[in-house]
Amino acid sequence: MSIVLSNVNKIYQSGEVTVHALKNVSIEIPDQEIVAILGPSGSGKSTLLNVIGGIDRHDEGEITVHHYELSKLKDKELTEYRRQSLGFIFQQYNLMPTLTVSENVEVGSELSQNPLNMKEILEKVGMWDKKDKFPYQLSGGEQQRVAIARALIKNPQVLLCDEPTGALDEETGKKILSLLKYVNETYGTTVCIITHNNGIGEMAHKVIRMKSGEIMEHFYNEQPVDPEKVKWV
Ligand SMILES: Nc1ncnc2c1ncn2[C@@H]1O[C@H](COP(=O)(O)OP(=O)(O)OP(=O)(O)O)[C@@H](O)[C@H]1O
Repeated sequence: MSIVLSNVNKIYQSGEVTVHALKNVSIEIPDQEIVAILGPSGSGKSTLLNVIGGIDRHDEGEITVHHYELSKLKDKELTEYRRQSLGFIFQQYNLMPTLTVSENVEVGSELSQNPLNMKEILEKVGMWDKKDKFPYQLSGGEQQRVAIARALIKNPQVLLCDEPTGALDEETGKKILSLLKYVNETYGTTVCIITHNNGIGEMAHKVIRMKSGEIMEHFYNEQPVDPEKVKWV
C-alpha cells in the first residue's frame, strides 16, 4: 500500500497566465520509506505535496494513497482523509502562540480517532520537560519538534514535510532530520520531505528530482546516509 500517481496534471490559471505546475507526473512513493523530493524553485514540489495531501485538487490523472483514490473523494471525505492519514510539517512551525507545548500537541490529538499518548510522543521528540512552555519561549528547532509531535500524535501513515529544516541552522536541521528518521523507523511512517537542500537526498531511501513540473529522475539510495552526516548545502 503506497502512494501512486499516474499521469497527474495540475494547471493553475490566474487571469491570462496559465502555469502547468505538474505535467504527466507518474511516480510511486513506497510505504514506510523516506522520500526526498528535490528540485529548483517553481519546479512543482509543493504542488506535488499539496495534491498528495488533499490540500489542492489535481486536474487530470489518478492519485491513490493507500485505499483512497483522491479524485473520487468529495470535499468532506478529503478532509477526513487528511485528518486520519496524514501529518503535515512546514518550514513555518504554525504553532498557536497562546497555547503551551502540550496544548498545541493536544490540537493534533483532537483531530484523531486513535491518538497516541501525549507523554510518549513528547518524550520521543525530546520536549516533555518543556510541555508547559509557550512557543515564544522555545528555539526554532524546539518549535519544529513540537510541530512534529502535533503531527505525530495522530499516528498518521504519512508525514508530508515541506522544507522542514528551511528555517533552521545546520546543526539543528540535522537533529530534526534524525528525528524524522527515528519516526520512520519507530512508527513505520512514510516520510516525504520537500527540500532545496540536495544533501537531504542522501538520507532518503528514495529520491525524486523535479524540474518544470516534471519528474527528471528518481532513484533509490543503496545506503542512505546518517542524517548527521549529510552534506548541508
Ligand atoms: N496557487 C497558485 N496559483 C497560481 N500559480 C501557482 C500556485 N501555486 C503554485 N503556482 C505556480 O506553480 C509552479 C510550481 O510551484 P510550486 O510552489 O509547486 O514549486 P516549488 O518547487 O515548490 O517551489 P519552491 O521551492 O519555491 O517552493 C510555479 O510556477 C508557481 O508559481
